[in-house]
Amino acid sequence: MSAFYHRCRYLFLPIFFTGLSLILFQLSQPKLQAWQETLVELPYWLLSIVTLIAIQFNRSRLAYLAILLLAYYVCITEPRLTIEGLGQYSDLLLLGGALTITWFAFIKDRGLLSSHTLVRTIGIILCFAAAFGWIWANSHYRTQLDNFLPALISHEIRLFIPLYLCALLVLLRGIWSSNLISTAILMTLLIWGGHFLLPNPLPISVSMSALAIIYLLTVLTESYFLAYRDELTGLASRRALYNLVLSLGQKYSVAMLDIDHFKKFNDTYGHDVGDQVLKLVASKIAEVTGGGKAFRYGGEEFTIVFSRKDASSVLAHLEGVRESIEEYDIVLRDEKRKKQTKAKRAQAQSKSGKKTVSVTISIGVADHQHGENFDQTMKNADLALYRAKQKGRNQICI
Ligand SMILES: Nc1nc2c(ncn2[C@@H]2O[C@H](COP(=O)(O)OP(=O)(O)OP(=O)(O)O)[C@@H](O)[C@H]2O)c(=O)[nH]1
Repeated sequence: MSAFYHRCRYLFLPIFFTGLSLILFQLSQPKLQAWQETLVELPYWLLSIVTLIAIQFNRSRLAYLAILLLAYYVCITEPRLTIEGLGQYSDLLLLGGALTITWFAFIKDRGLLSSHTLVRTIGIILCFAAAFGWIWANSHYRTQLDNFLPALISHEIRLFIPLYLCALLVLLRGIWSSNLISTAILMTLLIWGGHFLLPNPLPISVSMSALAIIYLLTVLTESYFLAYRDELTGLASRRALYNLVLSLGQKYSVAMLDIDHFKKFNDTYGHDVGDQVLKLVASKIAEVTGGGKAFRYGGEEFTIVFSRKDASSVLAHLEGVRESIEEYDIVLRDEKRKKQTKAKRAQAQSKSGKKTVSVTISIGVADHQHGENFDQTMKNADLALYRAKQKGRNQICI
């Protein structure tokens, strides 16, 4: 369920909101006539700004796409070059663009001006060359293909086969990687295809502005996550904790949580298994009830902050976290498993049974006292944690 929720957040929700905004825009178009001139200017500004920001944040794929879209927009808004005026070239642009966007979905972000620039430029040229080859082959062998293939697969359908494949590939990539950049690339492809194929398309100025805004939000949100999320566990980071401190009132309590004997665990099972366990423990800590906000403080230490609650009133919620971790049988992923076939995996599992481990945590909790700063309260929670360790671990001390 949580994996589905994760995918919804990063893939389906942005697509849903973009689609909804574009439909709403379409409906309110008559009222926006007065803004026509501004709307036409908007993509120049937005795409240029987003290019600079994407370069600054090392999101080179979005920077490249923004530059290509800007170049296209400059050409298409030339009075002599309307989409109708593109004539035979519109298929080439559609397919070449779709192949380029798809290629961008599968490569990594690299510096915009680096040794990769040449590879990217050649890649874009090859995408357009492939599109040209496809269109040429389809028209050159049209009669043969018409005779050979069922009537159902008409010339138009054949021509756009690469587009359908691109859409499928980029969609699968988006589902698989489940991050905002993949979603932004998928939306670029949808809007690009829609611009050429839909009978009543949105004005190009609107779709280009929409894409620029999507890129901008993507870059900013990704950067926010980089700064405030812990990469391994996905929990909020220590930096986010100190951000929250700024908004805390006088009444709050802080809990410090630490995995017991984690060094021994690492020594027995290895650092990779240790990482797996950290992630799973973090997922249990994130489920804390009572309004607690969970953070990875560092290493195998976590912090939970309960705003407007004193220590005695949060004990039951912390006990819930401690118990859920104690009772959690963590199934270890066998690294060799990936290389085995499904049948072999099933056989190995039934022979050996699943390999499970369990860990416990100790917790120290302290109230914020009048006149104390956050660090002093944290220190008191740390001292309480030390007492919990001294008393034999797997317990809470106040
Ligand atoms: N796998 C993994 N281990 C980590 C990570 N961060 C810290 N550790 C390990 O966590 C261990 C912490 O050990 P100690 O602070 O000595 O404490 P402990 O073994 O948990 O013992 P007690 O806290 O006294 O119960 C060290 O071995 C660190 O290498 C991480 O991100 N991944």
